[in-house]
Amino acid sequence: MRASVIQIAVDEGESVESRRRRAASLVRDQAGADLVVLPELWTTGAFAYDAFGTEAEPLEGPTYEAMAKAASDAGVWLHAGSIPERDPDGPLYNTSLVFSPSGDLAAAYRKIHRFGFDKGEAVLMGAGGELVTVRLPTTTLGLATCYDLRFPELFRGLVDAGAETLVVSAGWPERRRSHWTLLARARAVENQSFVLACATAGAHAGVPQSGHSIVVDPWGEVLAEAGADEEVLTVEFDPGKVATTREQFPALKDRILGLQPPRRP
Ligand SMILES: NC(=O)CCC(=O)C(=O)O
Repeated sequence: MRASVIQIAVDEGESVESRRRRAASLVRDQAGADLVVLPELWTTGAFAYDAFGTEAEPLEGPTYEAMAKAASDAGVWLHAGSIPERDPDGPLYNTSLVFSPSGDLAAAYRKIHRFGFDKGEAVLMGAGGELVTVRLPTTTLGLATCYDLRFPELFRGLVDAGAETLVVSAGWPERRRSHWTLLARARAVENQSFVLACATAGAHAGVPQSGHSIVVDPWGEVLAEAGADEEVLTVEFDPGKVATTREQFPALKDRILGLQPPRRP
């Protein structure tokens, strides 16, 4: 399986429309890949909170249209990263879109864990409530977005639902880059799954972005890691390695569910 992880730069100097055109062109350039991945909120920037409201789109808005066409032009499965979605009957959501090679929407995932504690995304957007997996011909994707990476129970839920390749679309800050790579490897090892983690480059809203998109195999080995700048990371991997790892080192079978909290004396 060949995957292309597009670590696009999200800088304030470029308009949303220009970045949308550029992203579509980068996706088209990946014809021949099986799966292409874009990062979180790459139209606005994950930390450009002021732009969430002004740039929010309906699910089937301009980014959806551009990405559906790019997926079918390239003939690839496309995880198009996430958009600020305006739900006509509700709040904004941070919603990831996955398209099939014919350009049909295969899945939409509304980010469950919103970042910012008592400000930013955490107050501007609603929380998704459903885990999402997507069946591809050779693997099943489990979807997660950025801050979700810190919550191992979400990934365990995806594995229980059949995920073998965990895709994390992110806009992660440079300041916490060491957490990003560490957590991506941890999620791969503990879930005996591939992790494809796609971050943004550039800087917006005064927040330099981490870059360092990373692809990790089910044994925790780093198959590829980007630098800090815009880059397309291309990697070939054998999805069958998930089954062999889980057979040869069957730690997932030793889970003990329903552990009780300690009894108070
Ligand atoms: N966009 C995000 O979810 C940022 C997450 C982050 O900065 C962190 O977990 O650290």
